[in-house]
Amino acid sequence: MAIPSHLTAPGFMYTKKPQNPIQQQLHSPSQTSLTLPIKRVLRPNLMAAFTHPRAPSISISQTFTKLKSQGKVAFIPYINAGDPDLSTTGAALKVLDSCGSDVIELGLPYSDPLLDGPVICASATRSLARGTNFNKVISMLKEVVPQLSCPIVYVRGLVVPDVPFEETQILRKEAVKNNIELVLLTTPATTTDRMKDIVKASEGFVYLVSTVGVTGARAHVNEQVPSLLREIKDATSKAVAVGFGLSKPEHVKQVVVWGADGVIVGSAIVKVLGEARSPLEGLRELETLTKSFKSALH
Ligand SMILES: O=P(O)(O)OC[C@@H](O)[C@@H](O)c1c[nH]c2ccccc12
Repeated sequence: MAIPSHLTAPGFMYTKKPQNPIQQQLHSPSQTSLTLPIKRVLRPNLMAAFTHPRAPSISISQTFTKLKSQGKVAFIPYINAGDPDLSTTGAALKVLDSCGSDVIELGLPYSDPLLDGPVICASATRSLARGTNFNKVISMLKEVVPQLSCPIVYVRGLVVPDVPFEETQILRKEAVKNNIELVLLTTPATTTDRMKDIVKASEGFVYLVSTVGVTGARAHVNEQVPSLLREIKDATSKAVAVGFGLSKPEHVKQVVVWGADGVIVGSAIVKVLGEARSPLEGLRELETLTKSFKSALH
């Protein structure tokens, strides 16, 4: 299937003032070094969420509220920046956007990922080998964000999985100051008391890791997910998105039936994009796959 031609059309001009340093970097061509809201991004998975640049910027949590009021479940694809290259990442963001993604999770490739399985690790290795770094990703986003139309503007959230909950304080303080929502994760191995603390502190949504282990496709969704979802929903009214191991439309459907407010698909998408014979073929497969996940949601 062809990539829609409007995806390559020139973007819109920004009319809003940026609200956080990442946004500032996106707006200011003269700025060469990025003043990050935090000195060091420990596990820099950026949750990048975008909207039409002329529309008011809404946060990730507001996106979930809006979707909930429409009886919809959020589709959250994950891709790795720079695999197979940054211009393909830019094109992939546009494809994901045009296929109706609600939030896009953009991973910054990292040399020592603790939670990533073979597909995402291999993708990060390819990306790093091509010289992807934070500033290059930001330059790409500066160009691409104005061309996107999904409901959230700019880089609005962070998933930093390597930071233990007890040590998220400093990060959270900086994130709050800079209008960035810090999404926290809970897993089947998390005790109920700890889960309660995590969901209380999580912003944007609560990330329910469906299974113990690393990211990557699995044959079935863990049967514990419905009871984990129930426990979390007893503890909070915040939106809960389920990720890890969802690689087929059936998985997505299943998780929706179990009551998730959002579904996150990473490795299955990273695989088609990074392992295709050519970037164009990868983008075409991405479009087909994204549409199949989206239609499974309704
Ligand atoms: O790849 P999967 O199994 O579909 O899972 C989503 C996941 O990739 C994405 O959310 C993610 C990529 N790297 C992470 C590290 C930690 C937590 C989450 C992630």
